[in-house]
Amino acid sequence: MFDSLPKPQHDVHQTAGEGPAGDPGPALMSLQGFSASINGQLLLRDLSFDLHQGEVLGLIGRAGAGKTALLRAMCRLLDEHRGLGNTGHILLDGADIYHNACDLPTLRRQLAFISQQANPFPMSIWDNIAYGVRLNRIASTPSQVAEVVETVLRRCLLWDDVKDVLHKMPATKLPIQRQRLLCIARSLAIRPKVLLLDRPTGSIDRMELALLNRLIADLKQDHTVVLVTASLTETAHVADRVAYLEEGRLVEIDSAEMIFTAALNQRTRDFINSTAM
Ligand SMILES: Nc1ncnc2c1ncn2[C@@H]1O[C@H](COP(=O)(O)OP(=O)(O)OP(=O)(O)O)[C@@H](O)[C@H]1O
Repeated sequence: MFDSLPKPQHDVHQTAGEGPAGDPGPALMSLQGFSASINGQLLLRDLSFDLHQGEVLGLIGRAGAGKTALLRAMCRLLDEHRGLGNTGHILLDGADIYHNACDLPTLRRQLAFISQQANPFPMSIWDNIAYGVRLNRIASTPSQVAEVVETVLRRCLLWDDVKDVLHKMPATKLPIQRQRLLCIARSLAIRPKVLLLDRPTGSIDRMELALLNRLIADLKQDHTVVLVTASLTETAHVADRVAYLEEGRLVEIDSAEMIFTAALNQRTRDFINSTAM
């Protein structure tokens, strides 16, 4: 798609990097000294870490630490802001997504950002999914399109609730939590390599937590996920690895177990201890 870059060494912030099975394999994405600012204000500072195929990476940190900014940087949605400045690299399959030759529409099919603000298209539930499926030539015949629509709605635990109103109900009339799930289903339908989920269940209650756990466990089978959740409990339940951010910097990245029970960095431990789980 675009030129490859040589891979420099990791910086000192990275304390571990194993994937879910213990063997990280080659990095699917790699941040290499990546910094980003908007109108001179630094949002992300010198970030370096790898993201491995099939892992769920949770991002944690205080309000304003840069979690959403990082998700948006990883799919070049920060470009929507005027005054963006960035240095360093973010590689996907070894190619720099900030290189001039990067084709943004192609990139956005591979890296799906799902915002905490549900944003379904003002059309039927069916069309919300079928539109991207046809546009991206995921399926062409009506029966193939129908199969994709049903599959992704089932995966997102929506099928039973919406199957009778697929063509009748505008997606914007769904309850907000279901709108969020529909947006995940819409993204899944175009088969991205990485899902970047920003608080997918919003403010969490017990039922939504169970639902999120089921959904992420299912998505892990064939997707790589970077996740910001509304609570540390959620992150601890679903993440393989966790990265703690502070003022746009990566303080520590390690297995979820290490981060939540024996973080190496005192600042990470202070954050975990100060946050109710
Ligand atoms: N469009 C923007 N222009 C300038 N600064 C921004 C912009 N968007 C975010 N910021 C700043 O970037 C920093 C990181 O914000 P971000 O939303 O990524 O944090 P966060 O960790 O997701 O926080 P929260 O948990 O509160 O959502 C904050 O200081 C924020 O004020």
